[in-house]
Amino acid sequence: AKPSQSEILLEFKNSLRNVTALGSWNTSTTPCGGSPGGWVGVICINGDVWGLQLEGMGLMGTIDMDTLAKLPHLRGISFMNNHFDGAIPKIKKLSALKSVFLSNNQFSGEIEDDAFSGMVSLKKVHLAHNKFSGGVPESLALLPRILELRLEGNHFKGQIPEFRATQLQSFNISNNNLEGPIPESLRKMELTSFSGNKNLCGAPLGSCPRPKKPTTLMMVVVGIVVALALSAIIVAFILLRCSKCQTTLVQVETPPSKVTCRELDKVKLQESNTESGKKVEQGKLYYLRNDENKCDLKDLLKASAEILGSGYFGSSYKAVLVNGSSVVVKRFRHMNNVGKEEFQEHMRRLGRLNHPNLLPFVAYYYREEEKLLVTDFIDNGSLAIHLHGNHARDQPRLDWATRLKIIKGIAKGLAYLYTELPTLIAPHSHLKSSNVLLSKSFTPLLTDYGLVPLINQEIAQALMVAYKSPEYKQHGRITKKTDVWSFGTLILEILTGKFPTQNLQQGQASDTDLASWVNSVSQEEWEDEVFDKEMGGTTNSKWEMVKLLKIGLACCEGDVGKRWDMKEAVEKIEELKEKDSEDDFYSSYASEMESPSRQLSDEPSFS
Ligand SMILES: Nc1ncnc2c1ncn2[C@@H]1O[C@H](COP(=O)(O)OP(=O)(O)OP(=O)(O)O)[C@@H](O)[C@H]1O
Repeated sequence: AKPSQSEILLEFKNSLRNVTALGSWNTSTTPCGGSPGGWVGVICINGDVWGLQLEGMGLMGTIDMDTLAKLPHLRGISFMNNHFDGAIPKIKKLSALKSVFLSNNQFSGEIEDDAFSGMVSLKKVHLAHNKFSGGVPESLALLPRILELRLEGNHFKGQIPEFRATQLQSFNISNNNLEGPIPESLRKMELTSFSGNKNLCGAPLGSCPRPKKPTTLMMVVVGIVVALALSAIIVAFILLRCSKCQTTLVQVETPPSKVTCRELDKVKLQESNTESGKKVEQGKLYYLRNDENKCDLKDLLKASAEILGSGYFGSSYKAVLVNGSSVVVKRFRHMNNVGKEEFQEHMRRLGRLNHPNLLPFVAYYYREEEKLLVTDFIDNGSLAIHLHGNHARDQPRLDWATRLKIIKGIAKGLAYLYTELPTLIAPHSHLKSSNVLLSKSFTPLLTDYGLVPLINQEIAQALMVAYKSPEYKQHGRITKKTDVWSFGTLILEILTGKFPTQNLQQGQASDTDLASWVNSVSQEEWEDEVFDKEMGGTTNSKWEMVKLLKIGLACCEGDVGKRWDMKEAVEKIEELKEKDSEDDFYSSYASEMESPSRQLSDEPSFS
């Protein structure tokens, strides 16, 4: 006789170790329900086991694929944030899987090239933050329906294969040891998807070293690169009409080019009914600001749109409204941490915030499975683009005065968040250069702030910047100083022009952070080695730069007890001189030699 689902899962449990969290897996109940309820982490549809979501349970041992293969309806497995090690399980034995989440374990070794062959339904593969080595398996690049691929934080080496699928929405391969040119199919991805790979090159990173050839040939090559970039932009425009069309594009064979809100909901209802058999709630757009032209926003979902990039939490799109203004719509896929009431209450709270250095939330769209947040589009782009993006010759890099203005603005925005959101331990939680937008006059505008209570916890822990602070890595702790650590890293990024997780020195471990690198260079060499040359600045301003670098380091102090709090960091930044006169130079010089600024030079970590 065929084994029951219960027998199969108990056999599977036998191959695991440290299974305390699976106490409910026993014969007194059935996996899919009954009294007092189903088994923890088992997702069922109509009584069939459809998914296993065993995350953050301290599990170890073997993931027995042969046993799982006996569950005919299994479509998704997640073992994220556990302690599994050794080789990757034989995923393709479950050939009907749609999603595989193995991030944040200690899996290691090479993955065979054909490890994902024949998995035609596979849409989401997360293998991030393990110890995988060897090449990126070719079969991953050939998956016909892949939408999300997360490989960051491993030891993958060699070149990235060319990807077949064009609909990839979320891709990250940062912090590996990859080299060579970024394949054409991935060039539209965010710069941060590739950072921390010392030898990768080509768009969106810097250009690849060109062989020394006569100038005329070089000009031809440049021409081709420009043509390719232009065609990539045109293709992106054609393919990605709007956030909703994107969903439709993926889900139905012949998408309408524009969908109205009502049609959209119909499409989504149908999808959800077929996927889960559950009745889902109709989505709705809620406005957070009274001054908005609501009629225009109502047209949002039928506006044509262009993808700005795919981040950790979803994709962002720029949509042009009927009145000609542009907004950004960010799709969040992992925002089910709280119920609807609580979600709306929190969004209203964020909507009430008002500060010149915060980008306001304009509206949000709520459905159980998906949330959209709407903000104004900021033309001048993000700080990340200005610091690390490819620059036109006539567009100079940020100079010192501008960088100081940006840091002062960020400090003010953070101080405001700390005052207005006192119940949040880390009021921003996701501070990084792509979440700082710059107005035309280079006033910084913080975005993606205050969202941590809404984000699913395991996702927040895996992906949010705050959770990567030393205290989180070592002790799983988030403190009031966690945002300070991110701010410190951002200050160092702005002053050095270096991406925080970039391999900075040959032979150093890939997780060397920016602060450790700056600390490893003696202060006499800071001017030559550490400061971004593009920042310019006079001898006078160098003193202020040194002070600011020390502030950045004080914010990046690994020991939370010794790290400054946000108030102290903001006060020290406010003291920095923006003007560059001789008087300032001498007063600056004097204060560097005397108290109170002496505290800075006396900090042990600076010596
Ligand atoms: N309102 C906006 N105006 C202009 N550009 C924006 C706006 N919001 C986001 N962007 C840019 O769009 C790109 C994608 O943003 P998104 O927030 O989706 O990802 P991210 O910031 O890279 O990562 P994460 O998902 O972790 O926040 C980034 O380059 C970001 O700077």
